[in-house]
Amino acid sequence: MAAEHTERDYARARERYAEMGVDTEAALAALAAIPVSFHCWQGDDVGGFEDTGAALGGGLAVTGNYPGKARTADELRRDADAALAIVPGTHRFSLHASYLEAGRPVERNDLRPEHFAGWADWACDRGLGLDFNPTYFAHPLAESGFTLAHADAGVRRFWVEHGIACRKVGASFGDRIGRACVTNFWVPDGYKDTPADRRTPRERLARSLDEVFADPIDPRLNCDAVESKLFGIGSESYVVGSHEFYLGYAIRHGKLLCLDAGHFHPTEGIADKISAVLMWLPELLLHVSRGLRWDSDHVVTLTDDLRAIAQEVVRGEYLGRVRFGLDYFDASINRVAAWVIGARCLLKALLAALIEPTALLRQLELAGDFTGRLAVSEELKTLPLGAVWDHYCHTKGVPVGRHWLDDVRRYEREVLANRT
Ligand SMILES: C[C@H](O)[C@H](O)[C@@H](O)C(=O)CO
Ligand SMILES: [Mn+2]
Repeated sequence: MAAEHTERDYARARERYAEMGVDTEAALAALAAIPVSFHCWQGDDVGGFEDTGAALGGGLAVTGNYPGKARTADELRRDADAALAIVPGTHRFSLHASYLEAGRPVERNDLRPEHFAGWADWACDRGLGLDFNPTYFAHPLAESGFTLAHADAGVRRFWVEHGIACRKVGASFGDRIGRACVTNFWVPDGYKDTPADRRTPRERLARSLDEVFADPIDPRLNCDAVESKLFGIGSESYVVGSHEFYLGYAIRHGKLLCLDAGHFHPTEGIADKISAVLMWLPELLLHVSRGLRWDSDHVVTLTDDLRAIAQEVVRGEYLGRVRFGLDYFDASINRVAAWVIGARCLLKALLAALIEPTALLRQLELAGDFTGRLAVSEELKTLPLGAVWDHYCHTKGVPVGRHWLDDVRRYEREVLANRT
């Protein structure tokens, strides 16, 4: 769309929102300050660069075989650059421990910051924040489906050492970049069928986590998060690190809780949990994902669920206490486009929440006018959000509307197509 049309449409939209007391300029300034953490694993189907040949495991599954997958860290960084260039704002990048660049095999309990120096240089050059994730899958010592809650003390010790090493890598990112890294702990541990003992593995997991977190780290460098899950492939009956387990652990030990939108019962959203959990915890990490019938990790789209998450964060004035990370992996479509679609949808959902006349809705609610609350909520859905979003993209120098796809198609022709 021609720039003058974008700006003409925005001028009209701005007036319509102003009539309801909404300052779209203030909303856009707030949106520009929200970083989204792009997940490295969308770029290569959670493959990583250890080259051990180990199966993904951990109950994770990536389907599809779209050509052009990144095969090296350089390729992955280039792909991420291509995606970040067409998403407005300044963002973060979330690395898994298996994305190291060591040039030789390094055991997971022996990881050190220098193995991630290429990533830190890249992030520094671009002003990106970095987040980190220990990798508790795709490894011979995770094949049983148990890691930090394993019954064998030696296996548990190995994974504890992995966690300790990862927190140090996280802290090195925070130090180098000047913004704290969030190191998020997710372990797959669980049983396919009904366990005889649900208690002991949970006690082992708690003990292992205590050992991982025993050394305090300056929160200006690294903050730890713990991520729950209801079930996975092969852990349908029991996951040791359930929601209740980690909610309690996070509250008692001052950790961030990570709520993954795909980690609950299929009809259970995470939006309602945000204000409840933030009663007791200072901060939350959200893994923005889209489960379809199960934790299928579909690319995030502008669903009611996503809009509800953004509304809850904005309405509750939690923007300073909630971090957003993308978490999905789709190998059936262009992987760069998958990043862009999810990130742009999340930002659109946040913008929709930021330009909502919340005061008006609250007034109706307080007056007991639930008819009015419902009627106005529905009318708001067709206000010109798109015109405000297009203006935002235009002012941030990224393509407006569907034209970002032209850039991705060009990148596919010029770069991805050559990866045979
Ligand atoms: C690859 C990640 O660690 C993973 O997606 C995790 O965050 C998760 O959600 C596992 O289901
Ligand atoms: Mn997740």
